[in-house]
Amino acid sequence: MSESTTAPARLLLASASWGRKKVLSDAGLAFETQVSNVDEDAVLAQAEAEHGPQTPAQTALLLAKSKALAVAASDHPAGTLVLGCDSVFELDGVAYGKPHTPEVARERWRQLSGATGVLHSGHWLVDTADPASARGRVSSTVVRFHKVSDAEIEAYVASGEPLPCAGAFTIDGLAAAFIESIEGNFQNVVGLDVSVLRSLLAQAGVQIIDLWK
Ligand SMILES: Nc1nc2c(ncn2[C@H]2C[C@H](O)[C@@H](COP(=O)(O)OP(=O)(O)OP(=O)(O)O)O2)c(=O)[nH]1
Repeated sequence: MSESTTAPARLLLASASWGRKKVLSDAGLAFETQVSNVDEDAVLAQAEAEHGPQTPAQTALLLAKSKALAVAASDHPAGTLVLGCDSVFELDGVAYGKPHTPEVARERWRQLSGATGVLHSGHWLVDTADPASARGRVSSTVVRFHKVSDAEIEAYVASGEPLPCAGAFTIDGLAAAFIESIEGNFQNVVGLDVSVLRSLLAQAGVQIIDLWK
């Protein structure tokens, strides 16, 4: 009987986020990337039409799943595991994504000053050898902000940093100056909780130590 050969695990990050790539790289993981180009608004609109309003955490997991499945649908070498992620910031029960414009970022920071919110990052892992076994988890981190001055808000908005970021802030960038404390995983605020990835890999029969560079 021929020995069954198991292809080595290969991690494919379905994300364009430089922050997520840095988290995986800093955690010593070997990985490749393929952007999903999922239409997040369309995915959300369909989910809400079919299942009603989604909570911020449900939104993050749904979009992470959509990104992972979109990338997993193309051809991949044996052993490929596709990880999709999505981050949503929740403030007073309302979900916020990227501000995109200075006007929205300014308004968002007027709300963030002195406030406490939750950054939810959805994680979805697809084993391309067994897509039906896909699974996911949300990691949530409480973020408390200092009160910030109008001059600080104007300078931060002018930096451009908040515009492409869920919640209009980065914890590992200029906005670090405005964050008083967090409760939960730090990297999760950047967009990827490596301990959640470890758990999802284990469920797929892969040890994270096997992915260390
Ligand atoms: N470096 C850094 N990035 C952050 C932080 N908070 C949010 N972000 C960024 C990471 C993601 O690029 C973006 C969240 O948007 P998404 O989850 O939709 O990911 P994005 O569209 O950037 O890429 P993807 O959809 O995964 O291809 O916000 C932070 O604290 N640090």
